[in-house]
Amino acid sequence: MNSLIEISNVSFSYDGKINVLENINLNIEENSYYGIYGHSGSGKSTLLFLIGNLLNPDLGKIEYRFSNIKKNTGFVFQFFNLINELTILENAKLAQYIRNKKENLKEIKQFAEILGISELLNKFPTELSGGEKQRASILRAVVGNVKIILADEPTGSLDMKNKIIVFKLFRDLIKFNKTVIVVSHEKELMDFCDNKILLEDGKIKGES
Ligand SMILES: Nc1ncnc2c1ncn2[C@@H]1O[C@H](COP(=O)(O)OP(=O)(O)OP(=O)(O)O)[C@@H](O)[C@H]1O
Repeated sequence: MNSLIEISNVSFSYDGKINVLENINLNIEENSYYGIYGHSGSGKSTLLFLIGNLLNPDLGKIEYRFSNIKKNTGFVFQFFNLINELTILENAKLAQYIRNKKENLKEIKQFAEILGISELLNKFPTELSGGEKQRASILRAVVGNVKIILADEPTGSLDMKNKIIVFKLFRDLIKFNKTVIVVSHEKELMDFCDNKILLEDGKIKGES
């Protein structure tokens, strides 16, 4: 499989004193499903933000095998971050517009069907359950022909049934030429991922 992102000897500190991440080496491959897990404060979100180019390493480097990281990256957050004044369809169209300056209704309908929310496209986020909202925010993250989905504790506010639905849906996205990296403190959910990365005190303690 082709390498998509190569992380070499990366260290990061918020305050210039204490390293939150230390000497991280990781190769992210195309069309793969990664789970990053570890205790609270181990550096999971920080690593995700570095991968998504929202933060820059203090030491080491992150090399991307594609151009325009921002346009090719969709984020999913614990609390959805949908725009409540827009319908789910409008949220998705806006994401496409921001990424590519154009709408693609066919793409939205295709992923809405995979995510099981075709019937919800004309609803507003406030009319949806938590599980439905998260599937809508995955729709918003995936449209616009992105390469990578970065999900930070996407199931933190969902019940177990919906946690499993979301983790299984990420797997379905891989078939559409997407790479998914999901952060969670829930080790048991990592079994849905193909590659598990354990972070402890800012260091990779295991990969499987
Ligand atoms: N913006 C920030 N400024 C300063 N310190 C921060 C900032 N964000 C995180 N930290 C610190 O960096 C460390 C790692 O935080 P991070 O959020 O990456 O961990 P995490 O594993 O995702 O934790 P959680 O599971 O609780 O979300 C923690 O000690 C945290 O307090």
